[in-house]
Amino acid sequence: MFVKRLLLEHYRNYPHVEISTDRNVNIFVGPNAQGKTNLLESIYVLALTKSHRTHQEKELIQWQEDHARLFGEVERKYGMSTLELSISGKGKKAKVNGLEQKKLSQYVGALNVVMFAPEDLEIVKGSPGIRRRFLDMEIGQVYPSYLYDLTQYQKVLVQRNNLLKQSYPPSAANSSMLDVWNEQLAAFGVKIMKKRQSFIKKLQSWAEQIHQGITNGKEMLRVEYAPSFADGHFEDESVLLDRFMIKLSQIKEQEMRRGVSLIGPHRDDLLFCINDKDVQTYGSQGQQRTTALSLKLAEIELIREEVGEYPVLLLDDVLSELDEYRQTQLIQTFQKKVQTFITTTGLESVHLDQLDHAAVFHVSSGSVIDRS
Ligand SMILES: Nc1ncnc2c1ncn2[C@@H]1O[C@H](COP(=O)(O)OP(=O)(O)OP(=O)(O)O)[C@@H](O)[C@H]1O
Repeated sequence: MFVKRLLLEHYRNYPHVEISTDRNVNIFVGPNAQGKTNLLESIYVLALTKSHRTHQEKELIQWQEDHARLFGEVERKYGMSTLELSISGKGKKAKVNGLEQKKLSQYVGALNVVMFAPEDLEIVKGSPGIRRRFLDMEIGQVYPSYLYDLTQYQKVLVQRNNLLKQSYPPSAANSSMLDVWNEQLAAFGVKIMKKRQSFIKKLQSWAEQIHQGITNGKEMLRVEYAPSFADGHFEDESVLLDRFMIKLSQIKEQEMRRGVSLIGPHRDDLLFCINDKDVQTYGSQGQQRTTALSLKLAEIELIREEVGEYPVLLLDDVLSELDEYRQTQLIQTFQKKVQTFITTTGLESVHLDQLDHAAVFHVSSGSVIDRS
């Protein structure tokens, strides 16, 4: 799939910008703080309705303005479509082909993207919350029903935590209310866990192959699901549901005392091992970076497998950080198959000789000049 045209209004430092893109490689070049990442971020937001670098949506709106508008023309195997996202203090409105989508889960998936940015190292190095966010964003864009289950789960979680906060010392009324929430927490929780398990299994199989290629067969990468209870190899949904309910009853006292939900997908994690050693604890900076790269390349293949088309690839300032061998691996992966957007402060750090054709856009304080 390709983004053919991108139009932004009052987005970050862009009052108005319109770009006709290349089907193959697009390079945004310019000094620091001119708006290169903002452009990549806008494509990500257009696809997923959320930014990869902030939870605060008002940051996306240009200062002094009250709304931002993102518009994109997307070409897919089976035709063209338009995507439109408006962001204001009142929330977001999303349209596909001019029709407003009541649920964002109906909108997400119309455009698939994979972003690789310096902060992706945090998926390997950072806290479990970062890995859960990565899982949620990526699974959600391939299986939209996941977003529905996740929203329902989060609603139950909030209510359940509110109840737990008022549950000490325990009373019979609170205890039976908690039983009602337990059933709902476990029902949505199990759906999320099953989807996470199957997504991670597919991701693992691609990431292992890709990582072997990048490291010349020297390193074996394993990506493992680490749920908050049970191990990641559960099979049957009903067995898992029973285990969830049993575990909840075992920790009931403890949860009431602490006033917080202690198990469930909101406490899950993802583990990365190279040659059976935990990358987060024992991996070198280079191994952690290569793990993040393998993960992103695996995602591209996984999306193609599931959706039937390659996603759009967004590379934010990462080429200069890779040595020539890894840069070649990356460029060969996307060349001709995947529409790619690259940001860089200087063209000398991109091995343009390896590219058949690239459109170059010069970015300077919120304006873009096409020099291809
Ligand atoms: N909501 C906003 N309204 C107006 N300007 C904004 C807003 N948010 C960020 N900016 C401006 O956008 C610029 C940063 O843009 P961006 O992050 O895209 O930089 P960049 O070109 O990628 O730079 P670098 O090479 O350093 O990563 C800064 O000048 C910042 O002040």
